Amino acid sequence: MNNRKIDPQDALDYHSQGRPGKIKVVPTKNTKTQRDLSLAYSPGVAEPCLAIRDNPEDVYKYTAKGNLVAVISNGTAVLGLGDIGPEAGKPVMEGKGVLFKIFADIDVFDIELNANDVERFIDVVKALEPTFGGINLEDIKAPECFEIERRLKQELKIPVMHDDQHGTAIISAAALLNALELVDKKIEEVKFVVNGAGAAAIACAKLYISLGARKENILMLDSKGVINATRTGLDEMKQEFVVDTPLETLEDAMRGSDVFIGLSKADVLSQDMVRSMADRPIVFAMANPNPEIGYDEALAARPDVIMATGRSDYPNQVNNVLGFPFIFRGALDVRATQINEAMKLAAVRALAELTRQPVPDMVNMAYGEKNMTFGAQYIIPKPLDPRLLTAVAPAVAKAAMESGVARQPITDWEKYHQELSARLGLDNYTVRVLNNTARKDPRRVVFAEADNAKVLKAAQIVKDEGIAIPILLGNESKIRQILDDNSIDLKDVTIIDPRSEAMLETRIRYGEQFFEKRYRRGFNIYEAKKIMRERNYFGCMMVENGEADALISGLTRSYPDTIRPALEVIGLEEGVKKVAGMYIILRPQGPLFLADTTVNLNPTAEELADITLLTAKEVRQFNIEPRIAMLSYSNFGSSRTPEAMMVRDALQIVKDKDPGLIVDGELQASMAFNRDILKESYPFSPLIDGEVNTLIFPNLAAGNIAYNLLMEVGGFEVIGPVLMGLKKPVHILQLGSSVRQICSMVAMAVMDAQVKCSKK
Ligand SMILES: NC(=O)C1=CN([C@@H]2O[C@H](COP(=O)(O)OP(=O)(O)OC[C@H]3O[C@@H](n4cnc5c(N)ncnc54)[C@H](OP(=O)(O)O)[C@@H]3O)[C@@H](O)[C@H]2O)C=CC1
Ligand SMILES: CC(=O)C(=O)O
Ligand SMILES: [Mg+2]
Repeated sequence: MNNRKIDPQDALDYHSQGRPGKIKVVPTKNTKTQRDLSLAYSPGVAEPCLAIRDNPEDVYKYTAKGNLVAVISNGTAVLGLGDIGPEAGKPVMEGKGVLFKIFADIDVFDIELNANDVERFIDVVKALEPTFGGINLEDIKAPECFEIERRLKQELKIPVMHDDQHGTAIISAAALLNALELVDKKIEEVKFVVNGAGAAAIACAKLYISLGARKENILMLDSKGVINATRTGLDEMKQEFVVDTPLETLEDAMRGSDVFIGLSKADVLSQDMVRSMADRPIVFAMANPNPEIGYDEALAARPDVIMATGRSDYPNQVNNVLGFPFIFRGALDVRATQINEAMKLAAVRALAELTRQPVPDMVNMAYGEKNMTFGAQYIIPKPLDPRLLTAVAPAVAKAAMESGVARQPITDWEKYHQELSARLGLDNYTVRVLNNTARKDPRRVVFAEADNAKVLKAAQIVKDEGIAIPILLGNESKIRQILDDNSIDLKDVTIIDPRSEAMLETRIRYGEQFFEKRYRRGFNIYEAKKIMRERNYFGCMMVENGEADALISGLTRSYPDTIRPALEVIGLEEGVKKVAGMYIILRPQGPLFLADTTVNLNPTAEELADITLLTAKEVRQFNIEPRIAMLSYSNFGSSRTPEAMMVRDALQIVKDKDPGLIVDGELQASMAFNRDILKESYPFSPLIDGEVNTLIFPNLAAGNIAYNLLMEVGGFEVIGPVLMGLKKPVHILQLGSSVRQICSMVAMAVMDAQVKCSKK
């Protein structure tokens, strides 16, 4: 399991670096020409204005309203941090905006209000109704949140949901139903302790009651203890949960209880209290960012516990992120006037049911798991599961229609499913798959340029994230100085200086081995030993000897200088005649693999075929079926020039060697991405049945120019160059790569090592 620590400075840097904050506004229409601007603004803009005046419903047709949600807070109950005020709450609200976008393609304006007074808050939000398709109330403290939500639901015609109440209630209810099934207990019979009597706790308790829990079986506690009949001055909501009991403290309440629901604050539940629970207890410690009791502590106290927290770094994350994006997606898509009980219960059922379905490989990979299946460690789907959108949103939309609150019913459900799938942003998914695959079996990676602050920062991150075990090459005192100067915490890392006296014997051993490999290729024994002072040669020898699993280099050196030692020391994979380089372009609709971008100037047909097959193998490592376009300036024989014919010949060789591969060519890049035209003009092509995800270029100039343009002009994030065809993993960075790019390359190297190197 990963327990990744977050360095507070990293969190601050993440938010402050580049454009401050986490979100920006992006136009969705062309704005290039004067005409575009005349349409976007005056005079053209008057037309939609008049259309909406005549038919107010057209606001959904001509503006962003229908896909725009306001995340609104006054900062009075931010996570479990308390009343820290609207400005301090803004990073959380921006964060919610990010989650709405990446999980459900919903646009968000986060709005932080200086309004602690209930009436003022309600007035402001009511005045915002024309702008938004929905209102997500967030981190507003109890009891004010109840009145605010009640009134806004009553007075607005767009869906309003206080996420801390209902989002949390929905997700925890789904997890609870699943956990109860696993421990074979009935919701009607179990004894609950609900710690917290605020927004989230009250809503959870109410939803559990609507699912069958008995009110008299729920002991609720606030900061003053059990809400029993002796308590005075309770607000209306707490009064509903008064139980006639002599019990007063959490310790009293926990004894013999079946279910603990924590929506209060960190570290208030002790191991002894967990020990005092009934058989096979259920503990949902959901306070954020730190739970009422840690996951490991609870399990240590009671190995039979089913445990969940609100955190992403442990199994069973019960967090409202599993709900709000998908619930609002369904509500917006049928233009629901509210989010009612039927819609909430539909979301509960959809989530509970999804947990029992087989987990797709991509989700297992994204979490570094082999095979998650319904059980004590998997009682609720994972937030990165792309099926959440297609499971929860339609269930909510259907319930809205059936309960009569949908103003625009869906008629074609299959089409709706397709639209939902197309909305998913998969760009970060590739990075997650990469990191989590690496994390499953982290390997020793040699950093040949460890006297560089960026490299050291990357080494720290991959170490902390459990992606790799770094080995640093270079002068130790120089490296320690850079670590100190940059406050990089890499204390327990191995540092090796190939030039040091201590490494003399190793240098001699490596030198002799190298001489054996190269003695008829320009090296005498003296040169072979001397060259081992070079970090790239020394590092490659470590990998060759199994004393490390992969090498990363090239940030500060030219490509040929870095690739040469790898070729001379490690050499080519069996059956491969030449190495090649691949870039991965991270697009919202999924990764695009490009080759050869770095090595082969003008490949022959045989060489291009080899590049294609190497690339296909690499793409499959991502669990992605390659769909390959072999590019040229000609379409299927429309030009008979030698360059175009070379690609055709290469295609034939590829097909002979791997008949099952989905590949076609030669074709132009635009044709590869226009399936309708391809279908119309070349219906024979196997590429008409799905999106192309891999591009093979006819020569280095084309490949290299293409990836650079995509990166610089297209603005895409890229990973690469991934060196393909070496016997063991050596990966060469681009000059000046960012820390993020270095980390991705390290993960790539580890993934490569998992395939190519047996574990030592
Ligand atoms: N995992 C998830 O998805 C979610 C988690 N949460 C977490 O739940 C917690 C509460 O959030 P929310 O309901 O919005 O906040 P509220 O401010 O509305 O409620 C907080 C409640 O916790 C009670 N409380 C404080 N200290 C203790 C204590 N020592 N013992 C028992 N109760 C205590 C308060 O008591 P009193 O009434 O006496 O002040 C209050 O009832 C936060 O940590 C938040 O991060 C919230 C939403 C979603
Ligand atoms: C998750 C969330 O909304 C909270 O902790 O407040
Ligand atoms: Mg919240």
